[in-house]
Amino acid sequence: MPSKPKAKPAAATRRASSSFARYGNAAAAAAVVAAAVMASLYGSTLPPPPTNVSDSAGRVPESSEPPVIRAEGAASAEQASGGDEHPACGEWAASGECERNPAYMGKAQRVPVDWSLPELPPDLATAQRESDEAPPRAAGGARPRCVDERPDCASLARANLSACGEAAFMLQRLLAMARDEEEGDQLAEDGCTRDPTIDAVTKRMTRTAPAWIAGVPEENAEYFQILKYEPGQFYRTHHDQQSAHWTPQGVRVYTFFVYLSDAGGGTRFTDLGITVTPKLGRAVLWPSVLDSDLLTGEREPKTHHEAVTVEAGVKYAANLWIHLYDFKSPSRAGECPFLGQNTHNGR
Ligand SMILES: O=C(O)CCC(=O)C(=O)O
Ligand SMILES: [Fe+2]
Repeated sequence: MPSKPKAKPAAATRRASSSFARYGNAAAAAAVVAAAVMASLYGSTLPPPPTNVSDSAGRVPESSEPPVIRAEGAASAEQASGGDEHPACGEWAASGECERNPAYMGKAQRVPVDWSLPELPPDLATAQRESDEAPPRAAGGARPRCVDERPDCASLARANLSACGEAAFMLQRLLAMARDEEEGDQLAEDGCTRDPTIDAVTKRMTRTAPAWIAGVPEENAEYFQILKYEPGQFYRTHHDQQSAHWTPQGVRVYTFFVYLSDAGGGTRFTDLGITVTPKLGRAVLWPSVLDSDLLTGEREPKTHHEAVTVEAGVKYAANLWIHLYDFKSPSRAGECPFLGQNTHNGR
């Protein structure tokens, strides 16, 4: 009985003041951070080419298993991303992968992935330095252990650790709220009501990852959408940029995604061949729109993703979608028009 928690409509009634200027290169920086997070999560072993990337219609074979890449150490983002420059590309081609695995190999040739890391913009670099210098916030005095050589690894690890405490708190809250819910899959905000507890956690989480979303006003975030998947449930390939550029809240620039349990199927980035494994407190940030497309809403083509079918256990997670403009003011005004087109399985 496959299903996906349905996104509820969000509010929008008037155009809020633009915060466009505050983004600068934030989306590009977010791509960098997402790469760093992914690189810090995954290992140095070169994965085989993914065999189950979606086809051009976004379909993913039901039976195939996602390539879950895990190990200690760090893979370079380039290694994890595929692309023409992938070190194993020639080897794969020579061994017949182009015929066996045309979706991945063809895509890799058409859309070489550019994970070159530009310098962090000054505001992000400052936020990151401050985060590095701040005393660790969390969890039994434990210091985050950094297995990655990247200079920004410590702050990312700390953000992850801090998020862990928040995630546990959030899950507790979620379960309390779930008592009367039949489905139990959309428990945070529907864009028209506000829960002060969840809101407080949102604020803290926003501060928890200052280097990730520096310069983005908290008002630009939607409310956490809490997800619950039972065995057999999934959410097939889609893109999170579902908000028209002409709406008051503008496009969804980022997704901040936090796992609230260790169980369940991962989040698979179908164009990148990367699967993030759920772990309580683990968070991933990815951009849905590049800087150049903030005003058109064109989707960042590399961040299509899916929730892999949960085989056992119950998966809890939370989405926080962050817009180009103030989302909360129009939302509080009380109207809830649909955000935009539903791109489930859409490209
Ligand atoms: O559950 C997941 O891993 C991803 C969920 C997702 O992509 C979404 O709700 O938009
Ligand atoms: Fe999504």
